[in-house]
Amino acid sequence: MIHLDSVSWRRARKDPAPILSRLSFSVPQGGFRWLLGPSGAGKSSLLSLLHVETLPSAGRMVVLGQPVDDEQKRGTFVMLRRRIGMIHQDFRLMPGLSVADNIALPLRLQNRPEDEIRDEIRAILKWVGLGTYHDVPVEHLSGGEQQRTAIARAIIHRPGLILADEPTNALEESQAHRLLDMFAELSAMGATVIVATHNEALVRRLPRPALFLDRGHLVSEDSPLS
Ligand SMILES: Nc1ncnc2c1ncn2[C@@H]1O[C@H](COP(=O)(O)OP(=O)(O)OP(=O)(O)O)[C@@H](O)[C@H]1O
Repeated sequence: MIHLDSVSWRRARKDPAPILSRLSFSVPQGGFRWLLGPSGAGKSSLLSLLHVETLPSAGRMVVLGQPVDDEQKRGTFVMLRRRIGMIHQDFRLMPGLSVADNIALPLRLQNRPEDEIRDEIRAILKWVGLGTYHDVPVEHLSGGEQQRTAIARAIIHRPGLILADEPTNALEESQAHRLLDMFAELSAMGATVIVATHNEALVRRLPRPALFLDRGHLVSEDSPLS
């Protein structure tokens, strides 16, 4: 569950205007929301806030049932982030590590047994079409392959919240559709999913409620494409 009550966020305390202004909305556990809006509207900033990379400057925010404010211990946020799968626009893979070792990171943070990790990795690599890329260093991958590695890493530990920032922009159409079907399935299985995109065709393919941002304000909670 996600709940924001009049949340604002400034990049720096002295900034004259907030990047996100007085956002109020809720998403129930298992809910799916598109996150739409023009370039610079604040979509990536909102996803970073929901990923608890930064704290609200004002207002009240609850992520996966956990209040996120400066009264909580830092360790609380580290644990909370481990329950979130984030797909960044720039992938943020760990250079110097193989595809498999990148994808294994969330499971190793959970101290899962290595034989279990091996099986999970094999299954997900096959699913994202990277079955033969197990040992390939991530810096040798194409953009689409890097994006699929980032997607696999974000979902392998079955997080309660999945945040995706333009997760299909490096993918071919058929792969993008497959990814979308998987997000719908994960949400039906109980994960909350929020996907920022400019891809209107994708939104039409999966009609779900949308959060529409404009210049840091939430201007609509309905799908403008439905
Ligand atoms: N590193 C930064 N330093 C200063 N301002 C930034 C930085 N990153 C983003 N901004 C500003 O924050 C605002 C929101 O940007 P954000 O990236 O969240 O928008 P967005 O909706 O995700 O855009 P896009 O669709 O182009 O990815 C914009 O005005 C942008 O110029």
